[in-house]
Amino acid sequence: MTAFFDRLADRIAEIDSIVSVGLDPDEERLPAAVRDADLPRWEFNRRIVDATHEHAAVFKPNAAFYEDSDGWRALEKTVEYAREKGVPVLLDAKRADIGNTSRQYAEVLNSVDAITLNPFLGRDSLAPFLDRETAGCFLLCRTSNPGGADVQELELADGDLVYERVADLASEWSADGNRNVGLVVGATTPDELRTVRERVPDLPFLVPGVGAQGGDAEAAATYATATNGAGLVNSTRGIIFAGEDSDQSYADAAGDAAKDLKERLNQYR
Ligand SMILES: O=C(O)c1cc(=O)[nH]c(=O)n1[C@@H]1O[C@H](COP(=O)(O)O)[C@@H](O)[C@H]1O
Repeated sequence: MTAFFDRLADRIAEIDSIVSVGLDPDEERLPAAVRDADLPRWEFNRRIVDATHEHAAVFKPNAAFYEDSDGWRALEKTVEYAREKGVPVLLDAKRADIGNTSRQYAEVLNSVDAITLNPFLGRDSLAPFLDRETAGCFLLCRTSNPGGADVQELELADGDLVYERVADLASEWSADGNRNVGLVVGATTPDELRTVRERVPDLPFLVPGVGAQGGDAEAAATYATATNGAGLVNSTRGIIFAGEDSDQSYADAAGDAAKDLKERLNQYR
């Protein structure tokens, strides 16, 4: 199989979209139309995938929304269905642990195309993922949440900030290995996003934070893409729950929201 970032660059070129459609089916927000289904989260996702797949460079389910027995079944069906539609799946799991545990975690890459990882435990904790030549590995670098600066913007002895060092290390690990490492950099901090892009032009970014978190879509689209043509801007609630308080069906609203975001981002890239 071809390397993930090559496949991603091809898909982005083919559908002219860098949109990552997040699949976080919060049970409290599921519409009445799916609540009586055997697996409501799967039923919801199936219709969202049908409505948005032509605009989705990837689907990004966040594992947090599936961590119970019905959830695991719903996730498995969702992943299979998305891939049947030809859309790669980026599992947002923010994994990494000591060696034998990480080796176990990395087995999930037999079922999905790419994953998000937490670099806090260092290179050996990431190795079981990075060693997979055909997988995409996005390391948290500068996250979109309000406390993202607490640790990530601490200053190191040489004046660099922690998130800048993470970007440098990721670049090194990618170049020394399978060139399969990207970074997660939020759209809520556009200056930092630009800083990281200038620092590591070769690493694809996953940029979350547009839509519900109010991040900067122009900066996201401007800086997401690496020299190899791969890069993603994610929106989750802004797409999958676009139909709340609207006259449209939730699937139609999601389809329109994904298309609108695609077109908006395309103005800037
Ligand atoms: O790794 C991520 O995807 C991620 C990193 C980050 O810094 N901020 C962030 O929001 N995310 C994820 O991206 C999604 C954002 O969802 P919305 O805010 O609804 O678009 C959630 O699944 C978050 O967990």
